[in-house]
Amino acid sequence: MTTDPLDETPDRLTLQELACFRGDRPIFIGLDAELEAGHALVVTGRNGAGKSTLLRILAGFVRADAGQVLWNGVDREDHDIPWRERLHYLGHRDGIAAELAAGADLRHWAAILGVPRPLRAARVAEALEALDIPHLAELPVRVLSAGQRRRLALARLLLARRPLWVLDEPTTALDRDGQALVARLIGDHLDQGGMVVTATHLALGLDDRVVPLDIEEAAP
Ligand SMILES: Nc1ncnc2c1ncn2[C@@H]1O[C@H](COP(=O)(O)OP(=O)(O)OP(=O)(O)O)[C@@H](O)[C@H]1O
Repeated sequence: MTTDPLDETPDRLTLQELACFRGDRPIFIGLDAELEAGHALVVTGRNGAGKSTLLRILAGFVRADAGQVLWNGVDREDHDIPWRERLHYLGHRDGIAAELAAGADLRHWAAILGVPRPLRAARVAEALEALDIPHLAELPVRVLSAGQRRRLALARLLLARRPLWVLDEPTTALDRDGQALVARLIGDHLDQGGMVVTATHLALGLDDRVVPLDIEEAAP
């Protein structure tokens, strides 16, 4: 029987000497960071510093040109599929099917995320409730405002429990309540032993659970 090397509770994420080039141009070189369960790595830096690129490397959409990303010492490059199955990635694009109703979009995601069919309706209802958008369930996504769409995208995080959340500017387009909600969702996820890597300039109010990573200082 083969065992999945990522089956252990993931409690340590290590970025080791990561480098990324676009053409001949280095975006960052020699980037190191360490994150433990229950903590959030908050990536900051000027526009174009490479925050989204770093998050996309973690999620497995972009290859690093050098260095490693390790989870409990396991290299993500060697375990691409199990790695992806243990994270939620939320990028700038919401990944929402415009013609579906909001609730149907989430049901679609629940299927993609492997939620067993009999549990999907309840999970979707809970996620809509948590993001304070149950009244949008029957509306086509194309008529939603930018902030409502963002809330719908964030609701995906709650459909299936995954230990690592990779969130690129998760509060874009959100009002103050929405921003507070994101901080609370992240706090709850950390309370449950999860990990978060996020590019955000929002003060999360998570104090000692935040590990700051200024990408320009870390890899000038
Ligand atoms: N597919 C690509 N091909 C070429 N260059 C790219 C590509 N994707 C990103 N870049 C470049 O890499 C650099 C880093 O981009 P990235 O989106 O990671 O920055 P960022 O820190 O997230 O910026 P922002 O704060 O504006 O969102 C930028 O100069 C960008 O133009």
